[in-house]
Amino acid sequence: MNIGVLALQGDVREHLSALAESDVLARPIRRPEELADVDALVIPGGESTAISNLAITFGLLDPIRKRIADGMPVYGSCAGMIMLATTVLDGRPDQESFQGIEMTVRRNAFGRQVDSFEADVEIEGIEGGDFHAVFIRAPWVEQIGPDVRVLGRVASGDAAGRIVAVRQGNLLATAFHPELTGDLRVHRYFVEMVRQAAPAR
Ligand SMILES: NC(=O)CC[C@H](N)C(=O)O
Repeated sequence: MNIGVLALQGDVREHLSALAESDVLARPIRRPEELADVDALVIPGGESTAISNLAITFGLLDPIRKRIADGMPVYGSCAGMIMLATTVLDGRPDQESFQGIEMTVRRNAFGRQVDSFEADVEIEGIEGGDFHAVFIRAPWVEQIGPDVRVLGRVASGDAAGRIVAVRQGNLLATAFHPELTGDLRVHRYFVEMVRQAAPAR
């Protein structure tokens, strides 16, 4: 199984380690030729405006859009969730996305004064259910299309009920960063998605 981590900006190394701990040797992707060699992609957390700019500069925007349209499994965390959304609120006017999951996300949605926080998230379909999640200037999901399944919501507090994990077909996104907490359940869930989508080659 060949999984790539989009390595333009953000916490690439943490995703590579989380995948390695999930028994998958993943590789960093910076060029269209490297993208062509992988069965699946992880888009890290970081800064979606920077990832968008660099994806355009490195000639990756259209190739990634095309692979997504062709069914490649992709997991995006935080900025990666924003990059997967069809509509981004509070984005930069020139910000582009990979147009994957039919959803509207709001950048920095939890409030500027709350730069980062931790909260429990109830996750559907991930063994054990509850997830202790780290949010860093995170987005939330404001609207979803008919084919999008809500996998997780904030369990309590001011933001209780906010959608922070979704899946549409082979695309998975979380507003939080499991790659920073050592909890491998989301990565393992994604690896299983990839396994089911792409027979070994
Ligand atoms: N931790 C993150 O990935 C933050 C996302 C960032 N606020 C953005 O808009 O891209």
